[in-house]
Amino acid sequence: MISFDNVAYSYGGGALLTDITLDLAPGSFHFLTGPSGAGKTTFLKLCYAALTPTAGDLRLFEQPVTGLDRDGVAHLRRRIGVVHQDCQFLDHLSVAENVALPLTVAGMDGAAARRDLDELLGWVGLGHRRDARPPELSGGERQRAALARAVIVSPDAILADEPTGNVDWDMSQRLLTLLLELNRMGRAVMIATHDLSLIRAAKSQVQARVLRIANRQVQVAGADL
Ligand SMILES: Nc1ncnc2c1ncn2[C@@H]1O[C@H](COP(=O)(O)OP(=O)(O)OP(=O)(O)O)[C@@H](O)[C@H]1O
Repeated sequence: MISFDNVAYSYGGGALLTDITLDLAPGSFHFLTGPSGAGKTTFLKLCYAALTPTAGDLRLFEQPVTGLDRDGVAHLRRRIGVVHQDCQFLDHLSVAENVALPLTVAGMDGAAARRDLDELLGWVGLGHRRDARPPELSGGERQRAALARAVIVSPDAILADEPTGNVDWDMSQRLLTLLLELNRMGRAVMIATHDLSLIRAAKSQVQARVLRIANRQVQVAGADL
């Protein structure tokens, strides 16, 4: 589904990431870890074609990213939902309007989609906050709204960048539970996180592969985590 063959990425200086050869399969569950500044966000951006490799071959759903035009990238964004580190809401819109934005962008905002929106807000526990503005939300509410927005167009994969960064343990468990449920429904999930206790908590519930960025390479971590 997401297939790296000898991929490297550089922002202009030396290579930040090199020699990445990996396959992320449909329905798989991955954690991505590594020290701050190692390149986790950069790796996720490669996975959803916000960046293109500076070397090597990267294929998303069998398509080489280097050949994608704007329509190709737009189509791809409907298949890969992203929970950004800083959530990126439009503060003048309500929570419901923010969550529904990908539907509007995709021209899918009919009556059935509106019902899905209500169901989704209920699922993440934000039905009662649908008319609030993003600045009024707590950290955990923001993350759950961002997750709802990432999944509203039913993507095949969900990439979450530090989704539990600013929340307490109970809330991080609740977010993890939502991501595990999405995985059980068949979606591939990747979570970038510093939080090793979150990884340990998940490992008893799902067969997760842990990727670790070290020495500019993305490698499958051993069972010692
Ligand atoms: N647009 C950019 N232009 C130049 N350098 C960048 C850019 N974005 C990120 N970098 C640099 O690339 C390196 C990796 O950044 P990245 O955000 O991918 O790391 P990270 O592992 O996600 O870090 P953190 O855990 O702190 O979020 C950092 O040194 C960062 O300063």
